[in-house]
Amino acid sequence: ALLDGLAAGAMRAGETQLAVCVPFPYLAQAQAALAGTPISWGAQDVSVHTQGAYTGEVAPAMLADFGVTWALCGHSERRALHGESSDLVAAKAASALAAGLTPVVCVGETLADRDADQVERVIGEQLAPVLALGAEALARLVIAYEPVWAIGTGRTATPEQAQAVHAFIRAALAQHGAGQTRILYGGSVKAANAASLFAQPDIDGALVGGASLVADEFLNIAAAVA
Ligand SMILES: O=C(CO)COP(=O)(O)O
Repeated sequence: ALLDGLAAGAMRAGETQLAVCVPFPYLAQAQAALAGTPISWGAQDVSVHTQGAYTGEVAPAMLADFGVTWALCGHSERRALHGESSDLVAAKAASALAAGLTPVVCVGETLADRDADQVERVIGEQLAPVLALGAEALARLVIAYEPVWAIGTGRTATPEQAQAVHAFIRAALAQHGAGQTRILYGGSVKAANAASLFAQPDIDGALVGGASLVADEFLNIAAAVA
């Protein structure tokens, strides 16, 4: 019902590029519902291994078989609950790129990091192996800044807080020849706060969790992109 609702309302997003990233078992369903619409679909993770015997892993070429064009890499829940290191996350991004997918590489600090004034150090460390992939890779991937304390908490970063980190990420990307790389903000984005976030110069879009589970709300967020 959610996919059908998105497909039916896709034109409301205007020129905004819209994608949904679903758990692996729903990829075929996403493909069936969204093929031929302006909405693309992606996975929430991808294997670092492009091929080989890695039972339980989902290789990027398998995702491509289902028309997938996006793969989240290093969502904070993968980092925190599944022990994914920043090196592994960057390697997953490289794996996705090698199969022609667009990785959405997630970075973000915890509340403890923020309270200790460690935001730039933490984001810098998470970004470093991604930046090392080089300008060509960086131009093809997307970064999502998702402060852990804002995910699923209803506590959105203020537009100014988000912009400050986005500007830091932008500068790091620019130093590596990729100043145009898209940087999304994620963390309690909803239709009511989307426009003020999108008004910031270095916020290029959003990675939406809870609010994406209501088609109308998700489409209203998309429509708020200037
Ligand atoms: O983690 C997120 C998207 O990946 C953000 O989730 P919420 O929008 O529910 O805070």
